[in-house]
Amino acid sequence: MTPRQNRSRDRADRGIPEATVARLPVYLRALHSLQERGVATVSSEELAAAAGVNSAKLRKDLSHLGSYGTRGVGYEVEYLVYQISRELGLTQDWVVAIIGVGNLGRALAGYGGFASRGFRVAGLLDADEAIVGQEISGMTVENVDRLEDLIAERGVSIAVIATPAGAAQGVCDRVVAAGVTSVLNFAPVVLSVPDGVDVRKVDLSIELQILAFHEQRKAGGPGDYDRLAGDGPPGATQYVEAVEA
Ligand SMILES: NC(=O)c1ccc[n+]([C@@H]2O[C@H](COP(=O)([O-])OP(=O)(O)OC[C@H]3O[C@@H](n4cnc5c(N)ncnc54)[C@H](O)[C@@H]3O)[C@@H](O)[C@H]2O)c1
Repeated sequence: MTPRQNRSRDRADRGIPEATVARLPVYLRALHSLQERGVATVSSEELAAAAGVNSAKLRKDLSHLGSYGTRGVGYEVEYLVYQISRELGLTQDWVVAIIGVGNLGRALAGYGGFASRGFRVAGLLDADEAIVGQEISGMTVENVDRLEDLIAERGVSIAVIATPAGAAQGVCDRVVAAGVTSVLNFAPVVLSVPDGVDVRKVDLSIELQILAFHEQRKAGGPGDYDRLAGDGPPGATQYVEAVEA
């Protein structure tokens, strides 16, 4: 069993809910920024505010890690960083390969935040002969034909897919067949994977659409339509008038 499988099993055994796991990176980010400011201890209220959750939820989440803080003092920042990092498997280096080195792949390859969080980009692969051989962020782009060999040679455990949508499933099938069980997919397509493979999808346009929904609500859009007195498309001004009336 790989260390990764071991850890997932530990987590399942201790029953940490997935929603808690999803919030741990948010706490970690807040804790890192406290560390940068030289803060040694933090109350649950302060940390909850920095992470944008309520403090009862934060205390419950951290209790799953066996971290309860000290009454009147709060949590020791450095130790909590260690505990969360350990839980997330960030105390060891994870080897990442980026497949598709176009606009997005290049930006990801040059992102310093991976290395500082324990993710080492060990391979950049592309199918375009004009890109293969280029130096990007100190690495040479390799031909995607080498995908399986590179995964085995460098111990890649996370594949980042930044190819066009049409190529993503084929690339995914290959990385999974080569033994990778974690995929971060940027392509706008839903990937099918066998059980035991985790896929996280990043879609900035979905985030923008969610923001657009909230903007519309703030402006008194369709969600508040019933409350509007006037005719025509709802807008911020109409909403204010309707509320004041
Ligand atoms: N998730 C997001 O928020 C987000 C944001 C921007 C772009 N995207 C998506 O990310 C992907 C990349 O976007 P981009 O702007 O970098 O595109 P791009 O065209 O600049 O780059 C894609 C790269 O993939 C390579 N490629 C094509 N087929 C391949 C294969 N089989 N194996 C390896 N490499 C292959 C191409 O040669 C090219 O270099 C697209 O699917 C795009 O829709 C997602």
